[in-house]
Amino acid sequence: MLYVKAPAKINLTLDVLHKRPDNYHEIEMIMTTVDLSDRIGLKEIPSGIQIESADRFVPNDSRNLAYQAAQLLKDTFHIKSGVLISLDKKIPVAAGLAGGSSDAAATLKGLNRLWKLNLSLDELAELGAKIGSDISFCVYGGTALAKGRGEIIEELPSPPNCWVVLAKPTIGVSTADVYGAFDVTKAEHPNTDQMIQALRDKDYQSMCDHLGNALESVTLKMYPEVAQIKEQMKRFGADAVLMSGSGPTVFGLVQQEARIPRIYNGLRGFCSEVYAVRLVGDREELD
Ligand SMILES: C[C@@](CO)(OP(=O)(O)O)[C@H](O)COP(=O)(O)OP(=O)(O)OC[C@H]1O[C@@H](n2ccc(N)nc2=O)[C@H](O)[C@@H]1O
Ligand SMILES: Nc1ncnc2c1ncn2[C@@H]1O[C@H](COP(=O)(O)OP(=O)(O)O)[C@@H](O)[C@H]1O
Repeated sequence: MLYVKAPAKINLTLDVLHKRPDNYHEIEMIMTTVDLSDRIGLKEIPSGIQIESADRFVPNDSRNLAYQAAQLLKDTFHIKSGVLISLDKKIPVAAGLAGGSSDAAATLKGLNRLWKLNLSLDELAELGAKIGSDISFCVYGGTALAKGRGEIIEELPSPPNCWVVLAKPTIGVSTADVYGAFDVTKAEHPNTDQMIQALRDKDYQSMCDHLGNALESVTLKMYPEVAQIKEQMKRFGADAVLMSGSGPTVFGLVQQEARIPRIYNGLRGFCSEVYAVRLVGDREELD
């Protein structure tokens, strides 16, 4: 079995510029990898694609993004043999943390080795974009500005080191529904340039000050519990809080490790999925 790590991401910023003729939205967002990962196992089998996962929310057929990644490589490079993909899920599903996209990216990277395809990261990212908008970023990991519908990636400096507390209410959010309800005339736009400057300066306070997500108010309206989690996280001592992606996961940035137990335990009181992890904002730190 070949094992590959599939880490989650958070959005430090997410701006939606306009709706495109192809029904996607033109976006500009800054994503960074966090140390909460699924583990993907890949084993060659005589034919076909099989998915194994103990998580009942994860599809085990062609709806699975890891399945689609394997199918795309098989079709593109005329691979006869098959693969068993086992998914050890740690990233909450439909959470705004790109779990499925990261599984697909890890499958592309793992099968590139298993099937000796010799593809570059750029080539894998381009293939990944055919399956989903977030997969290109997940192929590279680290910290990046994503443009277009999310597939145009420019590497950025890693954020100043800190803790990230993640809290997910017991709802899953459909990304398509959130983009569908988005109204560009009412949108709040984060300042992407200032966030890039904060990363260049390694300025923790400025990074906190410039967190922003144009989709947040849409999801908050659908699910008021997300706003409650934001409030609680701030009250328990996080330096800055934001919803990740289309939600519903809320993350809090925390510089002082001593503050983590209070925030973590406080949130565990009314939120079943809470994690305290580190940022892994540098591509080189990934395996
Ligand atoms: C919101 C974000 C932020 O990182 O992530 P998540 O919340 O899913 O983690 C992404 O933009 C999500 O990317 P991803 O989940 O890969 O989306 P896709 O599968 O490509 O698209 C799902 C649906 O979302 C909408 N969509 C997606 C991307 C985009 N730029 N504009 C859109 O309008 C479309 O309706 C599309 O049919
Ligand atoms: N490998 C996978 N892991 C989790 N969900 C997956 C996977 N493949 C497909 N899905 C489907 O994709 C949807 C979005 O899941 P996920 O990628 O975890 O969320 P998000 O896009 O919000 O970060 C889920 O509802 C699930 O049915």
